[in-house]
Amino acid sequence: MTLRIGMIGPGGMGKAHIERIHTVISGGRVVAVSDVNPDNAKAVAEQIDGTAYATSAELINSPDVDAIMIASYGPAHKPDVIAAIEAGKYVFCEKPLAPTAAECEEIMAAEQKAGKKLVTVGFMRRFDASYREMKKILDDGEVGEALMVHCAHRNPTVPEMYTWDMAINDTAIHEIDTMRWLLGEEFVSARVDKPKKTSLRFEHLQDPLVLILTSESGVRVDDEVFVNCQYGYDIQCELVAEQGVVRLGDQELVHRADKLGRRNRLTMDHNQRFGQAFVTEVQEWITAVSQDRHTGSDSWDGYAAAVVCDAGVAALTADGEVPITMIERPALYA
Ligand SMILES: NC(=O)c1ccc[n+]([C@@H]2O[C@H](COP(=O)([O-])OP(=O)(O)OC[C@H]3O[C@@H](n4cnc5c(N)ncnc54)[C@H](O)[C@@H]3O)[C@@H](O)[C@H]2O)c1
Ligand SMILES: O[C@H]1[C@H](O)[C@@H](O)[C@H](O)[C@@H](O)[C@H]1O
Repeated sequence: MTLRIGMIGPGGMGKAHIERIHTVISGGRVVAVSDVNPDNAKAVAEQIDGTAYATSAELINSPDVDAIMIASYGPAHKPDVIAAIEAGKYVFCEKPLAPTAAECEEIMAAEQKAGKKLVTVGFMRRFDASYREMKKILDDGEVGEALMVHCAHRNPTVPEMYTWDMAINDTAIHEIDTMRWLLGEEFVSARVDKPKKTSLRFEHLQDPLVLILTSESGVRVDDEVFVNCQYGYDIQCELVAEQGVVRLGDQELVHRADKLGRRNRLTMDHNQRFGQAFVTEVQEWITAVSQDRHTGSDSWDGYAAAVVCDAGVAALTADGEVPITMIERPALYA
C-alpha cells in the first residue's frame, strides 16, 4: 500500500523531498499540498497530479491523506504539528520543530494527550553514513570516552533575511542535535565566542562565530558557524576521545589530480552534501509510518535542541557561560 502524504509548504526543502519521494524512495507519494502562497500550492499540485488545499487544516483532516510532511517556515510549524497530532496522523516536521522551547512543550503536551509518538523532526544528519560510522565507533568503545568534538558548519552565503539569531536557531541547530545524538547526553551550558567578522557579510550578522557547549559529563563541543565562507558547503566534525580521533569523511566521490593539483569538487548546499542522508531519513520514515511505528528524532529531541538554541542565542549577547535547564523528560520520550 502506498502511503498518501500531504505536504505543507512545498518550497525549496519541500520540493526536494517530493522529488526524492517520487523518484528514489519507495512506499509513498505526495498526493496533496497546501501553502500560504496559493499559487505555489496550485503549481506544485499540477506537477505532481495531486490536490491543492486552501488551508493546512483542510489538508491535515482530509480522509485522502494518511500522513503529513511540514516544510513551511519554522515559526509556522507548531499549529500544523498540533493539528496533525489531534487528527491522529504521523507528521514529519522539518527542523526546527518550533523556534522556542515553550512552543515545543506545547507540542509535547498534545502528543502526550494523544498517548503516542507521532512527530518526527527532520534532523537528517543522524542518517548520514559518516556520522553513523563515527557514532558506531564511539558506542562500540573502540576509542574510549569522548572528550571533545570540533565542528564546523560553513555555508557559501546567506540571504539578507537571515537574521542574527539564525546562526544558532537555523544553522548550529544541526550540530546541537547531532552532538546530543552522538554523545547520548544533554548539554548544560553554552557560550559564544565572537571573532573578527568577515567583511563579506550583512552588517547585522556576527559571522563567523563559535558556539561552545559543555555536556553533562563535561565533553566540550565547539562549533564554528561561518555562513558566508564563499567557497562551499563545508561540514566538518572531529571527535577527540581518550584513545583515538575520528573525523568525518569529506564525502569525496572521486580523488582527482590534474594540472591544478590534487583536489575534489565541493558541495554547495545541504541537498548535495546530505542528499543520501535525506533519502535514508525519509525512506525510514515512510517505512515506519506504513507499519504504524515512530522513527527518527522525536518531539523531545526537537524540544532539547530548542532549549540549547535559546541558551546559544542568549549567549550571543551575553558575556560568558549561559546555563541550560531542561524540564524532566516525560515518560513518553524515555
Ligand atoms: N534539514 C535541512 O538541512 C534543511 C535545509 C533547508 C531548510 N530546512 C527547513 O525546511 C523548512 C523550509 O525551508 P525552505 O528553505 O524550504 O524555505 P522556503 O522559503 O523555500 O519554503 C517554505 C515554503 O513554506 C511556505 N509557507 C510559509 N509559511 C507557511 C504557512 N504558514 N503555511 C503554509 N505554507 C507556508 C512558503 O510559501 C514556501 O513555499 C524550514 O523549517 C527550514 O529550516 C531544513
Ligand atoms: O536552513 C538551512 C539548512 O538547515 C542547512 O542545512 C544549513 O546548513 C543552513 O545553515 C540553514 O540556513
